Amino acid sequence: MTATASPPAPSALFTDLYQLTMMQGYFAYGLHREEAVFDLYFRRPPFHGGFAVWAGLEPALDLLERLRFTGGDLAYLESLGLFRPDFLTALRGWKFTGRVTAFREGSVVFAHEPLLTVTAPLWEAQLVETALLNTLNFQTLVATKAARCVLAAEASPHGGQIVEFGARRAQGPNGAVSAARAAFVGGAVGTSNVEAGREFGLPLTGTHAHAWVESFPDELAAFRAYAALYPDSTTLLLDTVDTLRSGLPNALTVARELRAAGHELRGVRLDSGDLAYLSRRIRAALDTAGFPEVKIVASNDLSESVIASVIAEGGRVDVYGVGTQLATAGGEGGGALGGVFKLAQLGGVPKMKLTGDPAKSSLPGVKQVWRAVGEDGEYALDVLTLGGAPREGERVSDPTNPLRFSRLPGGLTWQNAREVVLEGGRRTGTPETLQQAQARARADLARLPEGTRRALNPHIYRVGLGDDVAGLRDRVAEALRAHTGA
Ligand SMILES: Nc1ncnc2c1ncn2[C@@H]1O[C@H](COP(=O)(O)OP(=O)(O)OP(=O)(O)O)[C@@H](O)[C@H]1O
Ligand SMILES: O=P(O)(O)OC[C@H]1O[C@H](OP(=O)(O)OP(=O)(O)O)[C@H](O)[C@@H]1O
Ligand SMILES: O=C(O)c1cccnc1
Repeated sequence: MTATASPPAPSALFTDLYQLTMMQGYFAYGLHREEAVFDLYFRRPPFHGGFAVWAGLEPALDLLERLRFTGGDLAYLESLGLFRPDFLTALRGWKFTGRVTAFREGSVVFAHEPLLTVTAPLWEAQLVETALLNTLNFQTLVATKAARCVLAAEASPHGGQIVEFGARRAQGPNGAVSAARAAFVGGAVGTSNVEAGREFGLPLTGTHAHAWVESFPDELAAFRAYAALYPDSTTLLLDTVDTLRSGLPNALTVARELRAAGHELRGVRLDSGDLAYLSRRIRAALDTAGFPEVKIVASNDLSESVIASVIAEGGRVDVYGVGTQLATAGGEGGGALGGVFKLAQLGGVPKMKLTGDPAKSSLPGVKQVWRAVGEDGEYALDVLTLGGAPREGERVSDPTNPLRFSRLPGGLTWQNAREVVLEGGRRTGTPETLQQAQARARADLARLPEGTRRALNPHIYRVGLGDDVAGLRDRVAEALRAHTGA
């Protein structure tokens, strides 16, 4: 089945109260139709990693296309006693009419580059900040975690796949469904979450639990009963009694019985103990018994580092079922992605937030993101400009430290990294499928310098400011300081 890309649109009230109070203010002071440009970006990749996998774009576009205030929404806002009748009346026909320029879903992206730019009347852009950040921060975070697990699994000489098992531990039902979607973008091949399967056409996958074994007189009876129901898709959980002494011999018995009846056991699952040691022992036993095609699935608090450790010890796991750590994007540097949405221009005038911390100041102006491809086809660096592609010899500076700069070498091909994906409030093309997004993530990850993909202390991929962006930032900052005397 082709995976579809979007869930049902959330309500226009899925926003922070201050967006609505500001909207009313823009309306009252006649600013609401001023053309605003907002950039969405993050300042640090998650998990102390070197990259992020951009996910959630199609649901975000869906939201922008479909967002309306219903009669019920307006009645609730009226009941708050904060909003004037003329403003509420104006919201009646409100819709998003702007433009969105963004990386395509699944792209590998980096800190400080605008991932998505909204150009729209000020009150429209302001309202959608919360929902856009919610959707894109979370899905990008989980897609990145999935990609880290996939990279770890694929480091095995025998290969390895990731499936998502996290619904029981995710942050609420919506979190679980979005996480399953994002995990697929990041490279997971399936999910156990049936609702996500229905909503997005994701491939469903699953084994059975310990309760199944405990519900029969003995383990062999339980294995036989499951295999009789699902003769072509049975994966048996081996550790309810004892993985090597009971689960393995019983699974071999059932594998032989299935084969005699014209079927094949699909797999076995390990859910405790040393997964490297057990998977090696079980692989050897299955191979010796004539079942080299039976897959070994492993689960139990897996993460990219556990997967790497299992592989480093010669483990023979074919499929890793990753639950809690994937759906909650856990681990060091995980938990949340700190993407922000900052005003870059209003009514044609560049805007910026200065603040005391240079790493937190925003970049004014309407920027383009250019990605350099080296002669070997690898991505080399990304550069922000106010227009065309960067030039050989041009000075590019570190976005957080103007004292760090370099000159662009030759031999690079420049790609405009983003596209206009929404114009006049409507998508510019048909929504992409999740398979397209997943394929893009895979292809992009393959083009990253190897050190940037590393899970631990990665090489930092360079994002630089072209001379024009740095110059504009310095001029706007200077004007702000002069104005305030700071
Ligand atoms: N070879 C390995 N290298 C690194 N970590 C591993 C390895 N094998 C298993 N682990 C991880 O070690 C952790 C604890 O495993 P342990 O064997 O103690 O679990 P357990 O005894 O089965 O616990 P429980 O049954 O409560 O889940 C799990 O997170 C598991 O994924
Ligand atoms: O990555 P995880 O979060 O471990 O997700 C998957 C786990 O979920 C199930 O067990 P569950 O955790 O419900 O019970 P268990 O700890 O007794 O195995 C399953 O057997 C896995 O161990
Ligand atoms: O199908 C499974 O094996 C499964 C599903 C969810 C959580 N743990 C395991």
